[in-house]
Amino acid sequence: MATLTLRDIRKSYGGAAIETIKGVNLEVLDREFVVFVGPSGCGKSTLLRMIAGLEEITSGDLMIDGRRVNDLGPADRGLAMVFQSYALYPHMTVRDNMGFALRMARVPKAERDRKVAEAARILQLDPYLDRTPKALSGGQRQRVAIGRAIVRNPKIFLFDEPLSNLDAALRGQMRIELARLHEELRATMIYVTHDQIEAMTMADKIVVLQAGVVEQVGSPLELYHRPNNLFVAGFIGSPRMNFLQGSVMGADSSGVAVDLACGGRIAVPVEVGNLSPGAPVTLGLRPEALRLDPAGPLAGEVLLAERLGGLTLLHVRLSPTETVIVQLDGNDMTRPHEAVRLGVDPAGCHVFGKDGQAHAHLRQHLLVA
Ligand SMILES: Nc1ncnc2c1ncn2[C@@H]1O[C@H](COP(=O)(O)OP(=O)(O)OP(=O)(O)O)[C@@H](O)[C@H]1O
Repeated sequence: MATLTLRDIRKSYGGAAIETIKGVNLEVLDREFVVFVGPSGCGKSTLLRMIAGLEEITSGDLMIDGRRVNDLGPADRGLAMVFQSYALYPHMTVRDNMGFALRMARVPKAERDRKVAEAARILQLDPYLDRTPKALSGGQRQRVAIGRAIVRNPKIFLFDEPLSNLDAALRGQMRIELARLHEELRATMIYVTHDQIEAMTMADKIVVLQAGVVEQVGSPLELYHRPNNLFVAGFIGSPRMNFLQGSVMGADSSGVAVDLACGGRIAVPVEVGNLSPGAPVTLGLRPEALRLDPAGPLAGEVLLAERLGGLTLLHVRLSPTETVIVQLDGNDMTRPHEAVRLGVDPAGCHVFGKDGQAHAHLRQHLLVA
């Protein structure tokens, strides 16, 4: 059992007036896989390091299993952290690297060996136990670093961008391994990354951070289908959401009709809120919500067709300043310079007010539990 609660956690460095973490509230449930994601400098590593006890908490409460742990040292919090730089001892074997913390804690050899053997089994490291780190690949080294955490049997695992030194193929493979590890260990895990694909594929719960503030917390599909604001909408999803400027033509209980600056009118079934005719809005369109349709409301010229095999991404210029990406299946043969019209699926459209906040969809059938 391991739950974690953050209550109004704040951080400023060196008594500076500028806060790096500006009041974070969060509940992490037992056995949950929570991913902190956000652009470089948003404060995700700082937050993780405060949880680990490596960074002092300026104010707020950090609770583990209901107990305030702000003043406990890292070793007394029942956590284990895995870093981006594997930080292995180069002259020690894999077996000794994994057992090192236990040896320091004077755990008897038989128990140490049993724990190392169990971690090696889980991580499929058995064939490498007698090698030193320099005779391992990057992925194997990262598995040893994870093994060092596993043997300590922590209540909570903390991962700080553990895959960012690996190439794309290996990252994909390690994502699957970490998800499997989470299943097998049934542990609470907190994982930091700037890569929204890692967040989407591994998380039970994603925490999107920007400039020290939590922008939204939710499951991957919740964030994808119901982003709270422009930042989350643009950050989650690849290729990213298209944004078009427009103004409200009409608004009633069925939704909002938007006149776009690039030409065309689109009705979206969202709550009207404070929008009245003439109000400036941003329309967000997921690439898969657009399709080629001779009767569609948007008109433009194809700039580029990215053919990825199974799918094709068409870059379509709608006006001198606005281009959208349209996701089509791989059989599409549209060529650059063609004039096209685009149809729109309102379920993949979002309306953001001048303040950047999303207007909630009226039809909440959207794929989200
Ligand atoms: N020791 C420090 N003293 C002063 N400012 C710091 C210190 N450590 C971090 N910061 C600042 O705090 C902010 C958050 O840094 P942090 O490393 O947590 O960001 P991050 O989201 O993890 O970024 P990245 O993905 O680049 O690692 C940054 O603006 C950084 O410059």
